[in-house]
Amino acid sequence: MSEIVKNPRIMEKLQNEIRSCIGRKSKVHDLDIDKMTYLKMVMKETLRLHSPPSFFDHPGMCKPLSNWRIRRLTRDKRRDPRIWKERPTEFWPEWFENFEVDFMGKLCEMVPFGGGRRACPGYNLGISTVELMIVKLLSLFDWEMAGGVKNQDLDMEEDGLLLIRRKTPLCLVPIKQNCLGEIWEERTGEFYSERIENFEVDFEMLPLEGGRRPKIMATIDYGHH
Ligand code: HEM
Repeated sequence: MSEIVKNPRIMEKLQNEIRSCIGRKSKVHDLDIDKMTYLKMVMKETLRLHSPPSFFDHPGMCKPLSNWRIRRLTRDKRRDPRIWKERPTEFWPEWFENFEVDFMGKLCEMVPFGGGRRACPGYNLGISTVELMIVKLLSLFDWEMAGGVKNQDLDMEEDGLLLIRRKTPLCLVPIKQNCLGEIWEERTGEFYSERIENFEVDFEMLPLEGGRRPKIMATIDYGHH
């Protein structure tokens, strides 16, 4: 979400893709997400630039190196200008349009889930969870920085050594799309409780972390509804 909000061009392109793949359905299906090619590129670019340092437990490969050295190696390659020739430190999902590299990059171009015997077993679950979350967040709302901070000024500093997280919370304001007719389809200005029967929508958008304030603050203007 940080990279997407920081780059309005990417947010718009991704939202267009997500919204056209979902159409008017209220539920997102796996098959819809499979069609979202730009989302897949955004996922790869996110994990290229922001993922935990991984290391290989691969016989022969790591013997001469300490874990720390190997972590540094896999991390550095993700931003290596010899591989990512232009824009190695910029968030640029279009990289993956013509560059067939996957999460388990054979040449270690990027290995956000590690590799070898100790590679992450939660790889597929991790990716599909994040994909679904992004699709949900971007399909119905536009997002703006809270407190009038300009998108390009968003602080991207990271914290943590093994688990990467933002140093400061990401505070965003969801903007209801100007398309009530598309969401509520009929009787948009009318009090019509039955519409909720077939439309899974709830007040709570995001789980709170142990009762503390959420990382993404969702203040939703329900307007007439
Ligand atoms: C996008 C999400 C995720 C990322 C980026 C990620 C990344 C990683 C990395 C880099 C490693 C270390 C691999 C190595 O030592 O070379 C790892 C290990 C591991 N991950 Fe994940 N992971 C993710 C999601 C998950 C999920 C959803 C689960 C469980 C449901 C999971 C379970 C594990 C376990 C159990 C290990 C230790 C494997 C071992 O040491 O044998 N991960 N993960």
